[in-house]
Amino acid sequence: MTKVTVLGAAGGIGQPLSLLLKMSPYVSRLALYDLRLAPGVARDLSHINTNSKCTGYDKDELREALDGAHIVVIPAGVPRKPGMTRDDLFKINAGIVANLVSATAKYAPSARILVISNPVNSTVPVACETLKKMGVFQPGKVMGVTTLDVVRAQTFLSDSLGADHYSRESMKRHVTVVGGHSGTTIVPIVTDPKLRSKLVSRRLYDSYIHRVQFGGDEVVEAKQGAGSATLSMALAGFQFVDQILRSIHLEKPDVAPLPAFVYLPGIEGGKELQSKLNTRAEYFAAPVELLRGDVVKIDSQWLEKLGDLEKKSLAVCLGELDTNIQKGRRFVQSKL
Ligand SMILES: NC(=O)C1=CN([C@@H]2O[C@H](COP(=O)(O)OP(=O)(O)OC[C@H]3O[C@@H](n4cnc5c(N)ncnc54)[C@H](O)[C@@H]3O)[C@@H](O)[C@H]2O)C=CC1
Ligand SMILES: O=C([O-])CC(=O)C(=O)O
Repeated sequence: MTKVTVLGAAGGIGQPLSLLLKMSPYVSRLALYDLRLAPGVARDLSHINTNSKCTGYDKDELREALDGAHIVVIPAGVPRKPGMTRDDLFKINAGIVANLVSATAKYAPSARILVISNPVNSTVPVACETLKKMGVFQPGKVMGVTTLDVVRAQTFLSDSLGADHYSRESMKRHVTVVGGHSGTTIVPIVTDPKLRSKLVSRRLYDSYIHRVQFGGDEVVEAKQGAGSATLSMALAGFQFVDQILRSIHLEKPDVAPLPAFVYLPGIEGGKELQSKLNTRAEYFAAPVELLRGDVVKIDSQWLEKLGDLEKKSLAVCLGELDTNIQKGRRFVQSKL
């Protein structure tokens, strides 16, 4: 019996993500909450002939939506328009995330909280600081979702090398993404040295890294003001939730461990990683080990496999990341 609640379920990401969750055999209750339209979306999904029960909740029914949830996914908030950075969304989305996370702590205290709302580099610190302030912070239960960067890193690697010889599917075990989730804080790591040297010898490495880092902008521009990535994000978000669900249900993951943006000092291997990176940034995305749906360990093996360009990208990432993190922390600390 596993209940998943989606907060922001009627939005561009929320709807397709809820559809994918309705198809999951690991979900028995699916609760959809939004300020508008969630009961309609839920009624629509409830006609699908899979076993889970799907219910929608209106604006004033947040408590009911969250009650007993094991996983809470948060894609609530505003998306970018052309010309905006993710950081431009902070003013609105930080408040939304803080409110939804504090309600989750009250009504679903043991839920894993998965933050999709941007800017992830700051909204995850907002979520964690909010929980710390309430005295209920459990570091292994709060995760920023950065899976879309991994999905893009795999797709674009295949595109760069030539999809005829290097299929997208075959890229799945050869690349991961660490750092944060915006621009130069996104650091793709090609873990297979043969593939990396192919990119370098063909002088494709810089353009590859750039495309992964700014893949979100590609979609924002192409949608011409109608929002940012929704369908690829729904798929990526689902892949991440699926890993948590499989872990809760003691099933093996079907993909390599995915990264998540987490609070390092609270997780095994986190402080070590911080010291190896020589950074004061307390939040970082790297592949995580799960136990019963919680993050129990952060991987730093990828550090030993870095090429020169990746080392350079990582240094740039760390310079920027902490500024984003401090912005999120200050937002919560400045509130009485
Ligand atoms: N982590 C990642 O990789 C990605 C993150 N995003 C972010 O996800 C967020 C959502 O994007 P879209 O779904 O495209 O936006 P959208 O505008 O289509 O949907 C957002 C939904 O959130 C709802 N909402 C707003 N405030 C709420 C509240 N207090 N409680 C409940 N629901 C609330 C809105 O009513 C709307 O239905 C944006 O911040 C976007 O930047 C987008 C793509 C990738
Ligand atoms: O670019 C955006 O604003 C949405 C996002 O995070 C992404 O597509 O990676």
